[in-house]
Amino acid sequence: MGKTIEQIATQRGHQISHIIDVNNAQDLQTITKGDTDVVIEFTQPESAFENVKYCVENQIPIVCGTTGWLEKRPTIEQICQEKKSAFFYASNYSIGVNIFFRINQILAKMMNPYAQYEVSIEEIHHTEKKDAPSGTAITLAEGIIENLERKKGWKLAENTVDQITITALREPNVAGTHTVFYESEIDTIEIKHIAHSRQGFALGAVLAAEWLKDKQGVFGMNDLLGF
Ligand SMILES: NC(=O)C1=CN([C@@H]2O[C@H](COP(=O)(O)OP(=O)(O)OC[C@H]3O[C@@H](n4cnc5c(N)ncnc54)[C@H](OP(=O)(O)O)[C@@H]3O)[C@@H](O)[C@H]2O)C=CC1
Ligand SMILES: O=C(O)C1=N[C@H](C(=O)O)C[C@H](O)C1
Repeated sequence: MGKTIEQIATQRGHQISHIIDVNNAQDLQTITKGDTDVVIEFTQPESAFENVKYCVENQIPIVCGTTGWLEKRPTIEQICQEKKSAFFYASNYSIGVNIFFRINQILAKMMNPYAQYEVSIEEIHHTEKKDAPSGTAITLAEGIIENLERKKGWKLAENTVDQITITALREPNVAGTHTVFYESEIDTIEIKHIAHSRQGFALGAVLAAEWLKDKQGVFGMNDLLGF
């Protein structure tokens, strides 16, 4: 993601002030509010919290796309509000997926009277992906839980009556495919989003950074897209 974001940001006329990876991770702490407009953070679950925390504590606007660390998100949001910083998070920055999230919520609400349909989610990603299920699959599950009364949670395993099963598959060179199934004995309804490359994720993150630059608060894709 770092390389694709660099390419798109440069094409859009931005200057990259720092490139930080695992070999120079400590250099994040040399970034100050004055020398960088926005930090874009796509790393790994083990490092995202500390990276985001440094930025919100030091009032450096930050756009984060790292998945798999969100149990600590409330702490970040609290620091962000206390310090009057700017924090933008999305499990998926692609515009298409954010439209898909909305369709998923509407479909879940429609399925309330039809208990004969069992809902499940499948995500497929490249074999290098470190977390499972994907952040996008979790957002889809949350969208169903908020709207479909018979489901109270999700799990990465077999269906139980009130949990949504998420199946995570890993295959070479898959940018990200997410499917929501409603299956009955009679038929199956499915909605699917297929990312053909990582361009959509990277472009969305750069658009979020442009949008966030002079703002304060906690934001997500619904704020950027006006959904
Ligand atoms: N929200 C969204 O739209 C999307 C989110 N993602 C998420 O983004 C994350 C990154 O994905 P991806 O780019 O494929 O992963 P990669 O493993 O390809 O890249 C991660 C990068 O983070 C660097 N890194 C690792 N640890 C640290 C650290 N402690 N400090 C600074 N840099 C570090 C790595 O450095 P090095 O190269 O030296 O190892 C590498 O450059 C994942 O959580 C993924 O799920 C991915 C796509 C879209
Ligand atoms: O790791 C990835 O590649 C992706 N991660 C995000 C996720 O976990 O949902 C977004 C996208 O699916 C690609």
